[in-house]
This record gives sequence, C-alpha cells and structure tokens, in this order.
Amino acid sequence: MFAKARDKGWTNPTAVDYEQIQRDYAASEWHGTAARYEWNDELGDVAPRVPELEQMLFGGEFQMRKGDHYSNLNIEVFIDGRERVQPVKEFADAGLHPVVLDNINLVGYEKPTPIQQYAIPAILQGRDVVAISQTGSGKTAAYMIPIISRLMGKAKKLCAPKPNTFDPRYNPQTHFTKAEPLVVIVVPTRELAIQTFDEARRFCYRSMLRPCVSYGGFPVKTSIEELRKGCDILVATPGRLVDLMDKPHILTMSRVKYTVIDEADEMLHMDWQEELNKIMSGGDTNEDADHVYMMISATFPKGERELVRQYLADDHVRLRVGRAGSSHKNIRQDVVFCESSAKREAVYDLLFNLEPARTLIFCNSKQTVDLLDDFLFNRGLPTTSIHADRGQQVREDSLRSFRTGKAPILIATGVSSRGWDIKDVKYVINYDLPSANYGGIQEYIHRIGRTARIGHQGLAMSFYNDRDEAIAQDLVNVLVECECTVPEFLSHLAPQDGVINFDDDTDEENEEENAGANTNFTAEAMFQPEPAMATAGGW
Ligand SMILES: Nc1ncnc2c1ncn2[C@@H]1O[C@H](COP(=O)(O)OP(=O)(O)OP(=O)(O)O)[C@@H](O)[C@H]1O
Repeated sequence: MFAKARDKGWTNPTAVDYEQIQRDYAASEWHGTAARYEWNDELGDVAPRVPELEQMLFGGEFQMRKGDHYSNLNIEVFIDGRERVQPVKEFADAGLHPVVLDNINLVGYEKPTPIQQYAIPAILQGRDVVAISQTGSGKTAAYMIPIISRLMGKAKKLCAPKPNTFDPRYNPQTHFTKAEPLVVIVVPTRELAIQTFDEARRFCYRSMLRPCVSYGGFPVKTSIEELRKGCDILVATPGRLVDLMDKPHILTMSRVKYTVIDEADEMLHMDWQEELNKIMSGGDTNEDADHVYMMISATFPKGERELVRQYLADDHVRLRVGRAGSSHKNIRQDVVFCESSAKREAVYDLLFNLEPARTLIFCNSKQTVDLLDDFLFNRGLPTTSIHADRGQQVREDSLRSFRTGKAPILIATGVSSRGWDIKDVKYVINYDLPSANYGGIQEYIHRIGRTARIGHQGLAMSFYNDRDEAIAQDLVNVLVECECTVPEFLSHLAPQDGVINFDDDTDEENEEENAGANTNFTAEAMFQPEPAMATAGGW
C-alpha cells in the first residue's frame, strides 16, 4: 500500500509526535518572535538594507507569485460613497512612500489588483472603507500598503518612543515601553494573524514602524516581551486583543489611527459582538476624528453589511469587486454524490486520480479530521492535520509542514482556514460540505478560495449527499455563476432561464440605503463613476 503511494509520486509520510513537539518547542520558534526590521536611533532618513533579513522576508521559495490567469477574474468594481475615488493603475502613480514602493518591488507585485486600484487611493484620502473582493485577490496589501505608506513619512513624529535595541547598554529587563500601536489589525484566527504579521514585516521593512502579533496560544509572556520592545502595528486575534486592552500598562489604544477588521463578516457575527464593540470603542481607544476604520472580506452577507454602518463614518467608501460572496472562474468546482460511508475510500481513490500536489481536505468535525488523517497516513499518504483541539505549537508545525511540502496533504476543520494564503494549493476537497448552520455557502467560498489564488488555477471537489440539501440551492447558484458543471442530481435546482437569484444582492441594499440617505445626495452622486460600475484595467 505504501509502495502504491510512492509509485504515484507522493512523498513519504512523516510521523509526528504531538507531545514531543509541545515539549520541545523553543521560545525562539514562536512565529511571533520572528525577525523584523529593527530601527536604530542613529539612523537618518534613509534606512539601510539588511541582506539576511531581506532574504528571509522576500526571498522565500514558498512566497506566492501572481499566476497567468488573472484575466479570468472579475474586474468590475462597484463603488458606493459620497466622494470620487480615482483608481490607480500603477503603484508608482499612487503617491506612495518611496520605501513602500521599494518593498512592493521586493515582494514582486507588478501592478495593483482591482481592489487595490480603488482601496489604495480611498485609504490614502483618509476614508473609512469597506472592501469586498474575491478570495486571493490581494485584500491584505490593499489596506496595508496605503496605511503603512501614510504613516512612514510621519513615523518619527507619530511613533511612541521605544528602546534602542542597538544600544550596547540595552537591557530588556530595564529598557522597555508599553505598546502604543498606530494600527490595529484584527483577524479571526491565529494562523491568519501570523500570516498578516508576515505581510506587515515585509511592508514595514526599512521603516521605523515595528509590527507585532499576538494571538491565543502564543505564550503571553513571550508576546509581552515583544510588545515591550515597541509596537506600532499590532496584528491580533480578538480574544487576545481584548485581554491586552485590559492591561493598560502593557497596551494603550490611545494612539491608534487605523483599525482594520479583516474577515469582517465573521467578526460582525453575534459570537464576537462583545469583543468587537470593545475593540471599536472600548478602553482608551482613540476616538478622535483622525481614527480610520476598515472592514474587509470576500463574503459579506446582507445582515452583516447593514451592521457595518454602526461602526463606520457616514461618509465611508464601499468597494466591491463583483458580487459580494462570489467566487471566480479560476477554480474548477466539481460536486460528486457520495454517501457518508463511502467517503473515506472515495477520497483515497481521488488522491490517486489527481497528480500529487498540495491538497487541502476539509471535514466538519475534529473527530473526522483525526480519523481521516489516521486512515490516509496508514495507507502511506503524506498527511498532516489541524483543528482547534491541537496545541498551538502543533498547529504551527502542521501548517509549516504543509507550506513547505513536507506533508502536502492537510486535513482541517473549515473554521480555521479563512484567509490562509499558501503557495501551490492545487486541490481543495470538501470531504464534508459546510453545514448551512455553520457558515453555509460563505464558508464554502472561503474554503475553495484556498486554491487558485492571485491568478492561479485550481480544483475544488465536493462530496455531496442527502444531508447537504440545505446548502444545495446556494451551491448550484455559485456553480452556475462560475460556469461550472451542475451535476445531474442537482440539475433541478439550476435556474431555467439562466437568471440566478442571489437573495442578498448588494444593489437591493443600495436602494434601501439611498432611500434613507441624506437627501443632499442623490442616487447618482453616490455611485461613481457612472453608472455605478467601474472597470479596473491593466491586469
Ligand atoms: N498586486 C499584486 N501582485 C501580485 N501578487 C499580489 C498582489 N497583491 C497581493 N498579492 C499576493 O496575492 C496573494 C493573495 O493575497 P491575500 O492573501 O491578501 O488575498 P485575500 O484577497 O485577502 O484573500 P482571502 O479572501 O482568501 O483572505 C498573496 O500571496 C499576496 O502576496
């Protein structure tokens, strides 16, 4: 059985001792302690390069590069707001700080993606923004580039003093400060916090801005040690952030100029309401008019979109690429009928029918993840797995094994996967389709969006059976919208006239909004360029 997997081209499975990993994990291995550009007070305005760090931040072979199929993606951008936003077609024309432009070059971005073409100028104008765009379309850089650029020129004036770690007399026991971030980025999962922190490390390279990350599972002591060296940009999960906000000697929010809520529809969910309220206006949060708020996601059900208004300024800009919650044509979506009892053998066969490549398999329960991991591993396949019951060290280790290709098959519960940006994920398999009560079609869109990112192509295969009826209509709508084949057993749900009825279409929302809006603004004035739709060029 092992030989069969080798003959097919799968690498050898590597046994993992979870307890050992937890015991042996050194403080230096926590991703939150990863190297970042450290500012030396002796420096003038132009900070020197640090080749080893540059290699570490930008030279990684596992860093994603734009694929060849970007033109298949939706480039219609809908803008809704009181003032005009002129898109930027080139990074060089956006008025960005020269060091940010250098960093964009180092990271290998040639042109802004559609959402970036509009979000960058809107954020540079200092507006509150809601940005909705498909998975893998560069939303992180869309907010990070303009924020960092705006702060970089004024960093000496705005940043809180921090200890000079280059001073030979520097002693972390006696030289420390409290964290006074200018930017707070809130993300719902630990792994996404780490990934967003990496992006911040890249764009803050050669600047005075020092990024930090804090998330559940990252030891509080180690996290505080990092914060005490100074923190201008804080990436955090909501629970950990709220805990830190209760420790004013560690963290103050009084300087915050930008609060970004990534995966905002998830964060606007009832489960997070207490945390979100506190983050948006609790503690000593800076409530001056210069505090800008942003909400970002690929999916944004109508109910959550309406809640946005509670938190953002009346004149906020709404940017949307395509339909909120849509997927795109670079993902081939297949749905096959499979009874629950046949799934294990079916997934095993599938892994032999596909060319070996990074594959993500989603299950709905931790127990199914564990059982499937054992089953495939014992048949010689290089699997690893991740779910919420695993210690944080084990979670980081599994994801690293998957990212580096040591274990190219990752089995996961869906909830943790939002936002993961992993190079060369070719296949996503929904061993279980998301249940309608737990994320439903939004969760489906996020799961399949782990493949075919930024102009690459990929395959999403889903096992369907009678238990999945609740999601069937939404699933068929997405298949039709993305021009994928609707399987025979679901064909009765396909629209006869080809017109799909998405019941949370944004245009309806606009009508309501316009009806209740300040009469100074006509419907036309709220949409630009006329008629409400612009086309982002150059991709
Ligand atoms: N202008 C660009 N050119 C090339 N690559 C880019 C560009 N902007 C972003 N990327 C890369 O595209 C990948 C996807 O970006 P990102 O993770 O921000 O997507 P996203 O829209 O937030 O997706 P999701 O909704 O799944 O979180 C990243 O690897 C990022 O580095």
